Amino acid sequence: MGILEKIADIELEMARTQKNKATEYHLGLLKAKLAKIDVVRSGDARVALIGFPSVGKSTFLSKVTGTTSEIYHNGAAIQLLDLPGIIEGASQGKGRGRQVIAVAKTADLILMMLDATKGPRQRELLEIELESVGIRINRDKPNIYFKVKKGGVRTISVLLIILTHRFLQILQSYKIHNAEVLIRDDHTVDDFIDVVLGNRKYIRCVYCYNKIDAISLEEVDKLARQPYTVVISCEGDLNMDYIIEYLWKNLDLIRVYTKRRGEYPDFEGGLIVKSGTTVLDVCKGIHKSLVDEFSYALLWGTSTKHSPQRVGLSHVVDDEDVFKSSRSVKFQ
Ligand SMILES: Nc1nc2c(ncn2[C@@H]2O[C@H](COP(=O)(O)OP(=O)(O)OP(=O)(O)O)[C@@H](O)[C@H]2O)c(=O)[nH]1
Repeated sequence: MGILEKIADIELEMARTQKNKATEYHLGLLKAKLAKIDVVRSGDARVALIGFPSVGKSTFLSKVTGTTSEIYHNGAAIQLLDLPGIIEGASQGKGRGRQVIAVAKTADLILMMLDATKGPRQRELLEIELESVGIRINRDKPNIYFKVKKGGVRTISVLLIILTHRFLQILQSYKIHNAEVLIRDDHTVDDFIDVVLGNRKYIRCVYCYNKIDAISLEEVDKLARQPYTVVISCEGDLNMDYIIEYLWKNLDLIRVYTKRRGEYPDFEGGLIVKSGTTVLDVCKGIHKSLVDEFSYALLWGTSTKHSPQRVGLSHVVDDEDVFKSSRSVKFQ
């Protein structure tokens, strides 16, 4: 069942349910269900494709994916979630767009497809829509520690008093009188509100301008110089390999190969993990029992000083490292 059908089903059930005290709870559950329409996750990473109607999303999908909605690159399967064309004002509830955009919250990366022949307005509108469902694109998570506590408001801050005072006012406006706050970097009031409200998602967004065959070289050049931007033409087959490579780079994934004693590493299989992953996560990814019986791991690759090197669970692996774990022998 597609996303739109799922949403329509729940909305129909809500419309059929009478509103009264007895059905309040059921309606609440339906609303919550609507808010986080679930799409089955597959592959090693998920990319949400968003854009206005007719920008070329279907054409793009048919070019880069096969019968499944996955792109295969560097041994990884990347799930491409095609969200129905978003219309202006979606976050205000128009055309079920709000639920559609909220699905993008579950993605590891957002691919915003734009029509190169149209002006900058389409991009601004989509950014507003994403912002309104709590998605923060191409921004780091604020370096703020925040915890509601018993006792008085205790702020540990290295910022100017005047700024701290503003943050205190925000806490009061949310009726939070007891909290522990640690602001590590220079942050805006908006950043602080995001942290207080929680449930914000910080996601990388790649801007993809399609139909560059229909604009001048000067215009293409101008678009291509913007950050996190790739210019393509689905119909003219321009930059189609590059966009996939660019997505891979921005997903920040790495491959780790495994090796058995006395055998060559398995360069066909291997594990796809987020960069910054530790040996502990690699073990978990292979089999849970590996962690319980872990003694040490041998690593060959760029993350070690010499190859192989004995490493512990907290060691951070690099792309294309070869991994072999050693289990501890248990004596009864
Ligand atoms: N000139 C040009 N036209 C393109 C290109 N890619 C797609 N189109 C045209 O743009 C129109 C819309 O393409 P679709 O792929 O259907 O767009 P969509 O975003 O899936 O549209 P919805 O399903 O309405 O959301 C079609 O007429 C395509 O032929 C391109 O690279 N260059």
